Amino acid sequence: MARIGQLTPEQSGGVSRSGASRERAEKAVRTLIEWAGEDPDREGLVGTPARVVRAYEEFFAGYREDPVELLATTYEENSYDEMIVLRDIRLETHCEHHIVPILGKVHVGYLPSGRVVGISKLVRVVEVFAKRMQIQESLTAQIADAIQTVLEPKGVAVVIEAAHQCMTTRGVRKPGVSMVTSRLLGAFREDPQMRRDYLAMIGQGQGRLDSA
Ligand SMILES: Nc1nc2c(ncn2[C@@H]2O[C@H](COP(=O)(O)OP(=O)(O)OP(=O)(O)O)[C@@H](O)[C@H]2O)c(=O)[nH]1
Ligand SMILES: [Zn+2]
Repeated sequence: MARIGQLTPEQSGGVSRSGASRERAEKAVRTLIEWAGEDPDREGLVGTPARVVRAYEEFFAGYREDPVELLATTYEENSYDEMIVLRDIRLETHCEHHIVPILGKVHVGYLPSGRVVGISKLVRVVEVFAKRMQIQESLTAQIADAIQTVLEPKGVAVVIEAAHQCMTTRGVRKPGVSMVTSRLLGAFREDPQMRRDYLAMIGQGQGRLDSA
């Protein structure tokens, strides 16, 4: 079954959604190489513009996928009414300010309301939004809101802990700092015990996020 927006670059004529051609993208990378002080025609760099564009295709594949479709297959489940938590989902995304990696972990929980979703689909939803240019706050909100909108559970909780390479490898250069964001909806927002149980489950139970 074809999913909306899952066109390969070949299917879409090698032209991205914005209309910028692959050729223009490669030229832009060549310009950056020159600007940095290198010779783009030297042997080691001659294939680099094409490689960078291919890498960007991977990094930003999330613009061509639809998270709603990913979550469309659900199963009726009335015998289980406790929270479901996927913790420590590896996060790799790119900061929209500097286009450098943000690396970390995502924890996703929800309280089902008669329907559950295949757990891999929750990971796929994280991936779709992560493969876009992001700030951590929007990424956190987008994941939670997509699950809430499609699955309509009693509650959703998303916590992200991540290190921003724009802060570790440049700028203020502070390794070891991580940013923690959370989006708690429904029962996780309204019920303090539910929130505590969730935070304990993901290993944030020392009160650090208790008042988030
Ligand atoms: N809130 C938020 N800020 C982010 C995120 N990723 C990067 N930033 C910040 O975005 C800001 C951009 O600030 P600017 O002053 O425009 O850019 P800059 O001169 O490169 O800033 P410095 O990083 O301080 O050198 C910086 O403070 C970054 O630390 C994010 O996910 N969320
Ligand atoms: Zn940044």
